[in-house]
Amino acid sequence: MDKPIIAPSVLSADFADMAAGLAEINNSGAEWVHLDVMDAKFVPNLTFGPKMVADIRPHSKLIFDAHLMTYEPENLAELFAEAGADYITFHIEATVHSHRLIQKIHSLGKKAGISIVPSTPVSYIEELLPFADLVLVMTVNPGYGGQQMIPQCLDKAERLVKLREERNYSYLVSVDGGLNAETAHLAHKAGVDVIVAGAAFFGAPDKAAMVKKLKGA
Ligand SMILES: O=C(CO)[C@H](O)[C@H](O)COP(=O)(O)O
Repeated sequence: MDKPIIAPSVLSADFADMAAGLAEINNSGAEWVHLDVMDAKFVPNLTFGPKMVADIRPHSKLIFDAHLMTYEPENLAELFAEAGADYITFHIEATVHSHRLIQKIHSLGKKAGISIVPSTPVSYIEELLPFADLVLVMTVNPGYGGQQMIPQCLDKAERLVKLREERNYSYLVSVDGGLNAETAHLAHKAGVDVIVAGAAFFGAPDKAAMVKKLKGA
């Protein structure tokens, strides 16, 4: 199996110097940038909007995944598409017409990701799986970086990997929350494609070495 893609989460970057944080990601061997968009309603925290994404977009060639931890993500998809996100990932718990939203994201020329919080079962998104480009399994309750992983959530990631093989689907499986040098092996065992890491990445003195550890290299 290929090594997982690493997606450092900017939530743990210094918001006063996002360009420097992005440069650290660019130079680390990571392939994606994870952009944590929070609305202080769906999650108890508030971060940034599409302008921040548009402003940093020219400073990186990496894949941008905009993780919308917001209610009514259908009202934001176009803005983040215009800002330069490659994946627009929304929470199934935050919208009703999720199939329509996936169609909208695709019509904007972007990849569509579906995310589930720890209490949401895989069965809740089963009908959407044929249409998804990414499934982001939260391994903490969203809202803050630096939390401890809920390891039981990895079972859902493993199930999604198996479902993809059995049914010939094409989505990537990503895990987000509490991933670090000590817990990454659980994600490897589950067979995930993408590992999101915020506190572990930005807390590491040697970012490239941390990326290697997260990949299991
Ligand atoms: O979505 C998030 C929080 O809601 C973050 O991406 C996630 O928690 C990553 O942070 P860390 O690696 O520090 O746990």
